[in-house]
Amino acid sequence: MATTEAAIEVRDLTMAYGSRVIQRELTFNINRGDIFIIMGGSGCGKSTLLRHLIGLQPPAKGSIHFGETDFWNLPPDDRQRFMRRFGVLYQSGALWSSMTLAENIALPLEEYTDLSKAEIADLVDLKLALVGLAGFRDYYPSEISGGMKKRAGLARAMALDPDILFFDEPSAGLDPISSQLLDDLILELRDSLGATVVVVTHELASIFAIGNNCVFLDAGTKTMIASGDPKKLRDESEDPLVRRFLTRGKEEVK
Ligand SMILES: Nc1ncnc2c1ncn2[C@@H]1O[C@H](COP(=O)(O)OP(=O)(O)OP(=O)(O)O)[C@@H](O)[C@H]1O
Repeated sequence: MATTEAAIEVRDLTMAYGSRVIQRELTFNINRGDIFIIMGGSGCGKSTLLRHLIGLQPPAKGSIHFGETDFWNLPPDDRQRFMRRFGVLYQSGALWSSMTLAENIALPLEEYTDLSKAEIADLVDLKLALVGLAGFRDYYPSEISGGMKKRAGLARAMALDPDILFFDEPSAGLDPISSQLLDDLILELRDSLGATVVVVTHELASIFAIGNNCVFLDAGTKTMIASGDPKKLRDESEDPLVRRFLTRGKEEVK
């Protein structure tokens, strides 16, 4: 809860493409061990915020701290190195189709570590087992289901033992059962690895199943209009937009 140490501190963040401001003055904390949801309507800037957090787009104004580190003030090389602590799962899973699952997961280990081939093979098997894909090391992405692809992407995102896992719309394109399995896996990994998890999603079932903290971005006002525990916001938020989003219009807006 509020007493936990912040893993990420976002302060006065303004995000823009050229002169076009997308969101301004975002200020919130993501605590260690949170499953933190970035939510809001279409086009409000969720993916843009994620890009700022993972080092792909610099702030127009404001700062992002990871612990004591002022991320966007690091020299570019240091920032690149710092980014190895992040595991990112993109919407598509982003696996190389010409490589087996094992080869996909080995890739970051070959690039960023000095481990031997045998050590890498062991780690790959461990990561595949963690996501419930033991025995699938020699399969190609085209030979497995959408849910399995996401899990393989997750195994790859975890290859370098990240402190923070980022997910962009993890349930996109999944049926409800696969989506729920992925949610269960995210919870399990957070608990067993003690990772901090940041998720862009508008799947209500996921938001309530896994999220304990969130920020709600509004495209109209171009700023955050709520933050905190999504269940609490659903039940107690004074803001009709937030309540309507979190009840999917089932509740009348007063
Ligand atoms: N590379 C870009 N250049 C200029 N404008 C962009 C760029 N990427 C996104 N935008 C604009 O920024 C705004 C926010 O986009 P973003 O993709 O972050 O929203 P989102 O909340 O993730 O949307 P969705 O839920 O529809 O995926 C949109 O108006 C979009 O058109």
